[in-house]
Amino acid sequence: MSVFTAVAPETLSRWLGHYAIGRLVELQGISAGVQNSNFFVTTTLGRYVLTLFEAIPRAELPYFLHLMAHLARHGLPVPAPIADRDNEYLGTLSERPAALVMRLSGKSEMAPGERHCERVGAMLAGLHLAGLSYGRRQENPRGAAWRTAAAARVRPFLPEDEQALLDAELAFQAAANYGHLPRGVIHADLFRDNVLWDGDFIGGVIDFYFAGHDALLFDVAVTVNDWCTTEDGELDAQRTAALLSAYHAERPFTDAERANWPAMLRAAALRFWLSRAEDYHLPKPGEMVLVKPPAEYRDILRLRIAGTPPLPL
Ligand SMILES: Nc1ncnc2c1ncn2[C@@H]1O[C@H](COP(=O)(O)OP(=O)(O)O)[C@@H](O)[C@H]1O
Ligand SMILES: N[C@@H](CCOP(=O)(O)O)C(=O)O
Repeated sequence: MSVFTAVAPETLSRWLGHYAIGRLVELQGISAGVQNSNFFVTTTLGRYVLTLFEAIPRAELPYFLHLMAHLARHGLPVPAPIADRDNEYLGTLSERPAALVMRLSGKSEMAPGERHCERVGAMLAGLHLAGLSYGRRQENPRGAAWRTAAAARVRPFLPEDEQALLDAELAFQAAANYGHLPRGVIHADLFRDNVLWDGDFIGGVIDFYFAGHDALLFDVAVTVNDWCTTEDGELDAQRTAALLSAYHAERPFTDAERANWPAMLRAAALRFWLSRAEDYHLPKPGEMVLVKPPAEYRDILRLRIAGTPPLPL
């Protein structure tokens, strides 16, 4: 359940007085999600999502909110944040930083086919292209430096064979040359549960709170590792080809990206093995995070090390 902080309807009604979106009709906690408290809010003027930020430092939040506004302005189905009467996106509610965004339509598809993967590939490329003109900059919070630091934190909790896997992968990633890859704004967590489908169309891309500046190919690898992986952790050839071809049609891959693809799939797998292992072994006191199984991404990493098809283009 992802309502870590309760909000009383009377408190919200008063808070909505800072906005121009009418009066509260309904407030409903949202059970999905792992890191923030989320609520569906219906007012006399529309449907919104209220997020109370439980962990991200307040100073980092404007980057995410302005990014969502930027992408929405570029025509992508990203929830536009709602400005209050002082023209601010970020407020305070129940002693937490809080923001309202537009509620988008659709629901997640947890068993995607080729068609879904094709649309997601095209959407990701559109997001990367629109992100090029975003003026703010914040590094990927789960980038290379974070991965090294997180590995040191979780290593003591791992059995010997996993420590060996981790050490070898860190050495491999440290030797990789990602210097010439195109960089820009990445979503960095474009998993199946962060895309809402409205029939065959993407009605919404949500959860930008891991976004940042990094190699665009890292984002592609994160997305492929989730959308195109079968239950046994292998890449499904058709879904992978569908996603990558659709992406490539909008933003063609460079030679450097082609050369680094297998290594980047490993970096992306490592990132989620580490974050899940850290949430599992080192839960932060007072922070309620729903833990997803670390073993899933440990095994995906092992499989990507064993072999990866090249970019099929
Ligand atoms: N703008 C939105 N429009 C519609 N539904 C949303 C929106 N934002 C979040 N949701 C719903 O809330 C759930 C949790 O949101 P998410 O951003 O994944 O939470 P968390 O940040 O805690 O991981 C999503 O699975 C989705 O059902
Ligand atoms: N996608 C990550 C966890 C982040 O969860 P989200 O609900 O915020 O997308 C994982 O699978 O480990």
